[in-house]
Amino acid sequence: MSELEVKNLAYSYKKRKVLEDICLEIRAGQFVGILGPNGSGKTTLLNNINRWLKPQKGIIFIEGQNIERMSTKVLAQNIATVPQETSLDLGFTVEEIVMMGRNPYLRTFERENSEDLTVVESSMKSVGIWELRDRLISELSGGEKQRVLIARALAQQPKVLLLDEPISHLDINYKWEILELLKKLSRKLKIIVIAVLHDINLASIFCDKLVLLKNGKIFKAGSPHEVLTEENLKEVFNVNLKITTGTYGLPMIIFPQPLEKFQKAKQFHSIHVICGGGAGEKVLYYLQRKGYKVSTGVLNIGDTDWKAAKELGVDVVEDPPFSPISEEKSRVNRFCIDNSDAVVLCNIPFGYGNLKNLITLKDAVLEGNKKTFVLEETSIEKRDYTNGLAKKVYRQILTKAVIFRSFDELLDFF
Ligand SMILES: Nc1ncnc2c1ncn2[C@@H]1O[C@H](COP(=O)(O)OP(=O)(O)OP(=O)(O)O)[C@@H](O)[C@H]1O
Repeated sequence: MSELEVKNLAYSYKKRKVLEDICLEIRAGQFVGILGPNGSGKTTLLNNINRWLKPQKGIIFIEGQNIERMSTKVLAQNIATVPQETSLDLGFTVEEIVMMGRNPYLRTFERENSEDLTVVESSMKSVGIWELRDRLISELSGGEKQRVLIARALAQQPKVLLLDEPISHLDINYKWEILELLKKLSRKLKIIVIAVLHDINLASIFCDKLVLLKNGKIFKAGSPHEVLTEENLKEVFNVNLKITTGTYGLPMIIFPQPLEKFQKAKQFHSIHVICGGGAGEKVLYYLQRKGYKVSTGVLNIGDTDWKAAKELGVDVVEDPPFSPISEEKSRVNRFCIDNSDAVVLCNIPFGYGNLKNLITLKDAVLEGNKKTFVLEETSIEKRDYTNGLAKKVYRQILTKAVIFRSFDELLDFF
């Protein structure tokens, strides 16, 4: 099984440190996406792996062999690169270009033999360009050219295929086609495919593993679920993005609805707050003081937020202390939600005891057109004590909600 290992890689362009402490282990057959902001070091990383650049520190192994010790030919039999920009000689046919991939196997002035022809043919067939073999490269569309470059790289019969932004100039149709093709190739030929990608949603769909770079370091590496969290993306790209579970059960970015789409907060009269354990104290206090008619629930009698609500004179739907939320009180809570102009869900932890509050809100949000605001100061993963049940329901609520990342954002709005 071919394996790639990058150990403690560091690279600087003269004095400019660009990569630091890069460690990666990739198994044969894996399709890996490298993500990160402009200038974070993605291309530099690829160019260290294929030895176009020489790292100041670190070692790269393919199947346990240090690539530094490989001859240029052996290296080219192990790693093939589809670069970001290539000036292809427009006078060549598709077959001639793909045949160039056989150079690492030919001796000087040696002509290609029947094995080379077979490899070239199967490379062209596997990317679906066999019918184009006699066409001039200059006559091809962007997607077809990209396939030719991939076929040329495959003709090298590499163990590792590197691609720098292979889909950035393609339309959505070709993007999909090329990524599907790369995924199939990684599986069928058991090669490692590493691609620099900018489209996070497509990376989530097609890649087995993602490596998220920030300022030349690996910020997070793992499955799309592990890497594509709102927190990670906020930290690395400095944008507030909303992640939802897409059709494929994979994390997908959806762009948050702008607040302007909602009624002005001042037009709300009544607000129902879902809180507990002290997470809602400040929210209840602030909304009440601003003159909104505030209700809250379901809360257990004696809970910190229950006490705050009572002191403030807020209407509370309550259940006995330390008991799970009852069906009866959930129905009352639903009534309060339906009869208020908006709902605020506070940054609370969820256990089996209060999960019903979340489900009631989800039903109200999905069935009605309730204006819903979610205060999310920490990710749901860190607050979910229900083996993922709460997270699932919470994500459904988010599809229709406006998120505030801090209490200050909530204050600005209401
Ligand atoms: N030849 C070079 N000489 C000096 N600095 C360079 C050179 N090439 C790249 N850099 C710098 O190294 C850093 C990383 O560049 P790199 O191209 O690896 O980033 P990237 O993540 O691929 O960016 P992009 O998404 O814009 O393609 C950048 O700050 C860039 O300006």
